[in-house]
Amino acid sequence: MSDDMISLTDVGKTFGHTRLFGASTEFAAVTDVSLSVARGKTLGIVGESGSGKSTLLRIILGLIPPTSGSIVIDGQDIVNLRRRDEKAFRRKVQPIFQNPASSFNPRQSIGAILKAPLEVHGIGTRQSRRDRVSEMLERVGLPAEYAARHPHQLSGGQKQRVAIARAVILKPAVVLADEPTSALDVSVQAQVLDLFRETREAMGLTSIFVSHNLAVIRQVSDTVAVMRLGRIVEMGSVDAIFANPQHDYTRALIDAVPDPAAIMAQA
Ligand SMILES: Nc1ncnc2c1ncn2[C@@H]1O[C@H](COP(=O)(O)OP(=O)(O)OP(=O)(O)O)[C@@H](O)[C@H]1O
Repeated sequence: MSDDMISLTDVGKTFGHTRLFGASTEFAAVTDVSLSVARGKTLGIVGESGSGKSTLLRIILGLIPPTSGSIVIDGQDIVNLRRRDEKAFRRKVQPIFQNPASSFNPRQSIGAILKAPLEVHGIGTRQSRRDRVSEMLERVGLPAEYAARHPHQLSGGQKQRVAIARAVILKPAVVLADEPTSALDVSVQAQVLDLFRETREAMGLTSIFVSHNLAVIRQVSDTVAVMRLGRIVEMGSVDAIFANPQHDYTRALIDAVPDPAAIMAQA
């Protein structure tokens, strides 16, 4: 068994843009990306808006096909996934997005939202599903009674806790998070990042965490990939990147990170 849970080789994605008067051009959102994430580790992908982070994550989630390259997750080629393997893949690899409210049905209770993945995958009995929902709510620091509430009755931070619970309720191997805390206040953001780290450690998850904020990436990652204009310009351990950035762009990102003492004062 390979030590790597996730392995990408020369992944590229071009989008066709149709311009005024019908002329079309191709735009490379992701170019020649190769990276790997060891089992149980977290890779942070940082880069400014438009650098291709979300596109890359959506490719790894199997939501959009790459134009080129290969992606192997837990030994399985996911670009050419056979139909019968798709359901198992969906169970193994779970997303957490920036705005959980947009993926929650406002008419459903939190309990129903959390139970849905178990039902879709035919896991457990009614009672055991209910127990698992209570267990997950407690794991993310919410009282079990919150199962009866609806999304609009929860704060942004609480909704993001529910999103984490929903992502891990199927006991996935991989969690892919796209800016999960960027819509939250700084103090709430710190709590949710702590929860993300604890959950990942407790469940032995492998993860990729995408953010434009290097301070956030530093809190949750083992290794960091810096993306610019669709390419990875630098990759290494968190300590190495911060202590000895090689690329001007990485240096600029580090210079833009506020002083942690100032963040604490704000929080
Ligand atoms: N479906 C699409 N069709 C055409 N172009 C797209 C599509 N999706 C993304 N792009 C383009 O690809 C580039 C990378 O976008 P992407 O969303 O991956 O960047 P990002 O780093 O995640 O930025 P942000 O943090 O703002 O989400 C952008 O220029 C975007 O306009």
